[in-house]
Amino acid sequence: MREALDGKPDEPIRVGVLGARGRMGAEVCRAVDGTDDLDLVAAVDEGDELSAVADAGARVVVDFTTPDAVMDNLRWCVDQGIHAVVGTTGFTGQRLDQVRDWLSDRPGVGVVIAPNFGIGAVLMMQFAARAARFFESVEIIEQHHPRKLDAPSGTATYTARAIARARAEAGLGPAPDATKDEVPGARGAEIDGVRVHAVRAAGLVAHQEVLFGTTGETLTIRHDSYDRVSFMPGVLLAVRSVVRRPGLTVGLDALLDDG
Ligand SMILES: NC(=O)c1ccc[n+]([C@@H]2O[C@H](COP(=O)([O-])OP(=O)(O)OC[C@H]3O[C@@H](n4cnc5c(N)ncnc54)[C@H](O)[C@@H]3O)[C@@H](O)[C@H]2O)c1
Ligand SMILES: O=C(O)C1=N[C@H](C(=O)O)CCC1
Repeated sequence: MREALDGKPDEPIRVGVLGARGRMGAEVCRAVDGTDDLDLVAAVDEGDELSAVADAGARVVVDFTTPDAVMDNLRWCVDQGIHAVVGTTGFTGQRLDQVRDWLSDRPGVGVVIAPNFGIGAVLMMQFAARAARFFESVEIIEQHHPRKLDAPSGTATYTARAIARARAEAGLGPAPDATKDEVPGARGAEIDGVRVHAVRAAGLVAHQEVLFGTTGETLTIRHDSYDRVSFMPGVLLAVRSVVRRPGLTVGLDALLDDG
């Protein structure tokens, strides 16, 4: 137990994990167990009762489930007044607005939703947004393990939107491209005007390249997660931060800037 500034010991934060038997959920359980300021009090997976989390007195829930399950879980957490850290993907603008709406009735509750908890991945996205205005061409290539359910990845979608915003602010038009798709999909998907290519292969974990081009030069910004432990410092930072961060926080950027 750590000591607060007033000399009294801080109570550990009681944490419940949803998706606890999954690849990420299991890693989060291990990471929380390995700290002395967080207590793992509930580990819930499909088929278990969510009420176990409230019964155990969890103050923060960490959700790594599926895009189909996450909204119901989040609604339940907000209704219960439990803070939430969400790594599950599938968050459209509409979904984020829905969460903001729920939170408006629960002013003390915090929710952090991040498409990628890897510190290197957060920096990769920031660097890409910074580079965006200097290059006429940009394409994103995301690469993941073949058991991933969604494409493109949440990280690629988030990156594409940030790049598109930066390009629009700089007054850049569409990237030059005279190619006609001979086979539908050959040029990838398009998110806010940015081409995104999703690769799935055994042996991969989570990887992304952002390729920029302009006259006579290219710039490649790349991040690789080789192991899911890479996400844990970001998840633990979010768990510790969310209790003093009411409302919705999207992405880890603000949390890293806090300290
Ligand atoms: N934000 C990040 O840094 C990050 C990193 C890795 C994965 N992800 C995302 O996290 C999610 C999970 O990824 P994964 O690789 O761990 O998947 P996974 O399939 O290994 O795990 C998901 C788990 O959720 C469980 N589940 C499904 N519905 C549930 C429900 N209603 N309540 C409780 N548990 C439920 C499943 O049984 C499974 O055990 C995906 O959306 C993935 O894209 C995000
Ligand atoms: O393994 C996954 O699934 C991952 N999903 C996230 C995404 O969609 O961006 C982050 C990286 C791992």
